Amino acid sequence: MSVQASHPSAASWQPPGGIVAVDLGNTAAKVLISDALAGIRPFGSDHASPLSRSFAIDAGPWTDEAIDWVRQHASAVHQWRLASVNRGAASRLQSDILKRFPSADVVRVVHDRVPVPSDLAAPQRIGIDRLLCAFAAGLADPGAPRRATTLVDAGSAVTVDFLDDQGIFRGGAILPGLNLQARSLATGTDLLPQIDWASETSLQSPGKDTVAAIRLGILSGVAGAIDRLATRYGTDRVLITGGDATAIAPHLSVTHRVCHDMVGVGILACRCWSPSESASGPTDPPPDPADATPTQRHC
Ligand SMILES: Nc1ncnc2c1ncn2[C@@H]1O[C@H](COP(=O)(O)OP(=O)(O)OP(=O)(O)O)[C@@H](O)[C@H]1O
Ligand SMILES: CC(C)(CO)[C@@H](O)C(=O)NCCC(=O)O
Ligand SMILES: [K+]
Repeated sequence: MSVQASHPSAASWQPPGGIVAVDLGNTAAKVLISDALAGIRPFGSDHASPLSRSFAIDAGPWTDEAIDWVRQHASAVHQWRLASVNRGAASRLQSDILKRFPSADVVRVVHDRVPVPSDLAAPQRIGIDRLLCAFAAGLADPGAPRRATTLVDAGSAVTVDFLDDQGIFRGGAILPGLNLQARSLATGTDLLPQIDWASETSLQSPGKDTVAAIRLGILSGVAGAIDRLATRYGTDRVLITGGDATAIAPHLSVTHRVCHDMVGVGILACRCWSPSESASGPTDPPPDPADATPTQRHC
């Protein structure tokens, strides 16, 4: 492990100005405007209202919608930071930003920029979203940047990761998310319907009809896995984020906290880039952060 753990501290951290963080997953692109976090504590109760929005990655013009939304809500954009586990979506967004704003500063958040050490077999292969969540965990409690934590990111996939009390990422578990599980039941069987998670929030136990039984089965499976893994990891803090965090949280037995936009906040908290760096990421060796003088690029 050559990287030193240097998780940001909630006591001193201020978001950089004029940055747009984009967390590109397999289902949605989550866009967070840094200025919206100025003066509020990430993941505190006031974080419920930051300027962030989720855009479904589908066949529609989601990149234009996301860019338009940023133009409407950000007074000045100095840099777009794209962190992605979806290569096609990231390339498309990057090229659409540059088509509309040829001088925009668009950078990719790559592993080298996120100083979270790990003991994984192949650290470069881990999803950047998992690493960014771990990095952002340092901001969850003032005065306690390093605390053994179970990190849950509930999206297309649900990841349940273990960050130890030295800030080292120890690995984790990956399971299919709520929608993927529901879709696999609907497409893999004759009689099971596609369920709609949004239509119903309460859970019937035992389920008295097919839809109630599917909902109970999937939610119990995911919540049960999180409870079991948090106990197995032996952490005293469980943080949950992602598009399905609020759907899953009420069904957890373990004490937990919903933290919105953990990946986006992680993107804002990681090291600044110098404007000369290319969109494909830093070259070797990485520049000294003291040299980074952001240019004023407006879009
Ligand atoms: N605007 C939206 N578009 C799509 N999904 C949304 C939206 N708002 C909430 N959701 C919910 O969020 C879930 C996707 O979560 P999230 O965006 O965190 O996943 P993801 O980051 O794309 O997944 P992964 O990182 O695992 O590939 C969907 O399954 C859906 O239930
Ligand atoms: C597991 C997901 C899909 C969660 O978004 C993502 O982090 C990913 O594609 N990861 C790559 C493999 C890994 O993290 O081990
Ligand atoms: K994610």
